[in-house]
Amino acid sequence: MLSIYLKSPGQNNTVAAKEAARPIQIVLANEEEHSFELDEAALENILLQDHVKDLNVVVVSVAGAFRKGKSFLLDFMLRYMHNPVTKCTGSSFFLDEPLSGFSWRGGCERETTGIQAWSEVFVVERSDGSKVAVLLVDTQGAFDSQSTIKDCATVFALSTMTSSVQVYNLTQNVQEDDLQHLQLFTEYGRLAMEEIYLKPFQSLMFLIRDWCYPYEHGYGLEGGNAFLKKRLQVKQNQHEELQNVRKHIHSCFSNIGCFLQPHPGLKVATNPYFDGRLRDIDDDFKTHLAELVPLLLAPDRLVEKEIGGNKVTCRDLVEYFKSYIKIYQGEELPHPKSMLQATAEANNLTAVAGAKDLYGKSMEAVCGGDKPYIAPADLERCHEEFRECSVRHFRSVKKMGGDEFCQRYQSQLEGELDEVYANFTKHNDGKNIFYAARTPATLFAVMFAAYVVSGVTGFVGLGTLAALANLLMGVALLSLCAWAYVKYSGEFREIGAVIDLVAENLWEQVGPLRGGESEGSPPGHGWVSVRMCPLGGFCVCALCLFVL
Ligand SMILES: Nc1nc2c(ncn2[C@@H]2O[C@H](COP(=O)(O)OP(=O)(O)OP(=O)(O)O)[C@@H](O)[C@H]2O)c(=O)[nH]1
Ligand SMILES: [Mg+2]
Repeated sequence: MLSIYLKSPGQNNTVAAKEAARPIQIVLANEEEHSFELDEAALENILLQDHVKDLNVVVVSVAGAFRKGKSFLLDFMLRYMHNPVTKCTGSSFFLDEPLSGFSWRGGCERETTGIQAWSEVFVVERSDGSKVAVLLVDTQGAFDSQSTIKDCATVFALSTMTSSVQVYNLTQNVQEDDLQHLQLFTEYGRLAMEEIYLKPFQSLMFLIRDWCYPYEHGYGLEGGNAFLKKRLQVKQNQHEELQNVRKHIHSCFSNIGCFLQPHPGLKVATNPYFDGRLRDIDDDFKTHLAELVPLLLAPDRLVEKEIGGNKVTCRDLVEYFKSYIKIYQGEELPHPKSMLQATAEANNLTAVAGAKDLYGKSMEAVCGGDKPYIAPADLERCHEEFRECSVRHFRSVKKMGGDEFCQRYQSQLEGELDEVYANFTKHNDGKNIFYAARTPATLFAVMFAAYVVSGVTGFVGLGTLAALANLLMGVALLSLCAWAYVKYSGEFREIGAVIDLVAENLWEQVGPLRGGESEGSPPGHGWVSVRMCPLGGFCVCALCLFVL
């Protein structure tokens, strides 16, 4: 538990209230499920304190790759907030004592997880007399060995959406992949915002640690801005991919800056016993740190959080946090993937689409809309042949992702081809006039059978059975009329479908009696026997008409 003095920059009277301030976990990371959860109570405890809840909020957050000194930097920000000075030199900002606050440490394993906020919200009075509340936020480092790209994107997006100044912490240089990740993460953030704003986010500060090229661009803001301007320049002859990244970054933030920070010295970077004492830190680093921190936190430089052009109070921020986290917990957002995985998926999906197209075109040539009816057995043979061709085509296309990954897409292709084949079969069956006549023929047959039964049972004196048979004949006749009306008018198609279904079932039930159809044979096969004997079919129809 830390004990610090509450005092805000810009406040003349010293607030002597001594309180235990500490980092509070506001977004918890669930490592097993790779999900995040908001600790609403903790967030409310921080932001709904009476003295800050109605003040406009300034949120300064630091995000970037893991183990790059984010928490360490935030602790200097805390020192500044506790010891307001216009000139840092000689102030308690440079207390030579162990650095404390957000938990930081040496070593190669990650430290911060989820999102943490400092429990104390600083009230700062600016030169125009207005007061704002300042919240400092630390984030889980990206690209550690336990986080997926989605986890990294979620933390970065959430912190960017909720902060007014996002410090993008990088080391040594701005590489193209740093920009690509920034593009991916901010796009993930933009997706989650309900309304589309022209510039969804506010200030972005590229902070380049361990800058080694001061002879090209000097340390500090001026050198940083000149460097960044060059790096983010959109040039005419640039590849579209490079242009898009730069345009995207410009389009996302209202204000972009860059600060070049010198290396802190070997003790900071490599000594396991370094505890943050200033005497172990290089002078250059300290000088520029004293320049950087007031750039972000000096009372008149504070940037109030705005969403859609409206200033946000601490109370509002709680609500925004709640609604943003809900979106990331839901399933409606696409999942950001690693570059290889996304490319491999795109490769495979394109190959599936190409192979499916090849199959579709080949089948169209055989049984398309303008082609006559083809015997089901022949159609099946064509399907087998084209399916094999299509799968061969899929396999021949060069794809990323490895055999096992591609096998999944091959199975998907095979499943989809079978579905397409089922549609072609139905379409083909529809062209068979005998198949179309199946329902009326079945109904006629039912009527005929009912007529015979009613005649015989009436003759032997079984009146009730005869009446039942007559009833059945009536129902079949009504169904036939209804079916004919549905087919003619195209109305009440559901009723038509039910009649077709009943007739189809009946047809299947008496299949063995008709002697042509075995279980599992494609629809229409049973009709083969009747088609083979058109005279028989004609006789049945004539008989039925006679009965009618
Ligand atoms: N080279 C270098 N090391 C630094 C700098 N600032 C801090 N460090 C060291 O970097 C190490 C990690 O510091 P942290 O602040 O815990 O890093 P972090 O980015 O918060 O790490 P995670 O919480 O794991 O994401 C510590 O040993 C610091 O002494 C810097 O500017 N350059
Ligand atoms: Mg950290």
